[in-house]
Amino acid sequence: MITVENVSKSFASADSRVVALRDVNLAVSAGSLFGIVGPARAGKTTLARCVALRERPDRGTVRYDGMDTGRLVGRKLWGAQRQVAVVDSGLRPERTVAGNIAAPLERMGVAPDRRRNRVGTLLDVIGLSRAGARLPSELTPGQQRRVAIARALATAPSVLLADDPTDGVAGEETAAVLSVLDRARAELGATVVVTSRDADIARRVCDEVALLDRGKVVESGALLSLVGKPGSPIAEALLPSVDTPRAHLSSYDRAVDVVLVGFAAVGALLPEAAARFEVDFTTIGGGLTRLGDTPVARFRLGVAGQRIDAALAWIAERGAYVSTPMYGLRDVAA
Ligand SMILES: Nc1ncnc2c1ncn2[C@@H]1O[C@H](COP(=O)(O)OP(=O)(O)OP(=O)(O)O)[C@@H](O)[C@H]1O
Repeated sequence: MITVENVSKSFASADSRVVALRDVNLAVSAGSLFGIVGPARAGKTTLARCVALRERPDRGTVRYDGMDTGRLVGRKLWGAQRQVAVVDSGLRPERTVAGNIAAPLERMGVAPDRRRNRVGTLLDVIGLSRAGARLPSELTPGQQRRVAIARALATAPSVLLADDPTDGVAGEETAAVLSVLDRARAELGATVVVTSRDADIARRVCDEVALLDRGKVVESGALLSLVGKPGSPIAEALLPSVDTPRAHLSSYDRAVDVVLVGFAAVGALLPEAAARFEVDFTTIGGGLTRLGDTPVARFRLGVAGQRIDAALAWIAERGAYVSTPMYGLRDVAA
């Protein structure tokens, strides 16, 4: 577990100081794929570099499993930094794909047969098993980025930092890059920290996320729990919109917003509640998406029937998040 406690960081600029991080707190679970998202200059890179021990905070503490990394110096600091690999996109053009991935292992003096095995495993993880002998210039930008990630993973770091991993990668290639990060976490056991301006990256691969704005954490936590929080800016950005004109609500006894997480909930909960409590659910807005592999639905529903409260309590007991839209029927009637 990595914890960031009250971290602030500023930089000197031409005539003043730029505050990059203000009193940031967050927790990155071991083995998670953690997304730091937010607009330009929000402080994402600075925060990621503090987490990766590449930048020292002005104030506050970054802990690795409880250990205050700010107290580390010399060999101990270097040892901790070595546990964290930062993806560097610049490949050596004269070396083959396999040679690029093997370079950190060569520097560490790893024996040739062990090197070959490790490179073979990593080529498989990045889906380029047959490209080991090619030169970087023969690859697409997305493939090159996958090689850069493999090189960062070569020495089996416990934490991998990918700063804006899909920058410069064509849309159709982003899925393959993100899938490598996902495999680094799932198969190699690394804790992966990614930054991006594109919150959609969080929807596609992250388990945990922090939304930064102007150096502050707006919201952070496990994605699947944030999506059920009414008013969550992350849920707002990632779930299907439920915006509907007020007038659409007036023909129902009640309007509710419902978030359903997981195959069972998305597929069966509403029809079962409708049958059991003899209520009608009509979808007024929203839809279905996926968070990683998990289907998640957010619907604005018009509900009609005698036993609405019992039906809504029943689906809430089964894990659905039920909330009342900002405007309800009473507003419409008023
Ligand atoms: N080494 C530095 N020297 C001076 N200012 C810096 C430095 N690093 C970051 N900053 C400033 O700190 C603020 C936060 O920058 P940072 O790169 O962390 O944001 P970001 O969210 O990653 O932005 P982007 O999405 O544009 O890359 C910006 O105003 C930036 O100009």
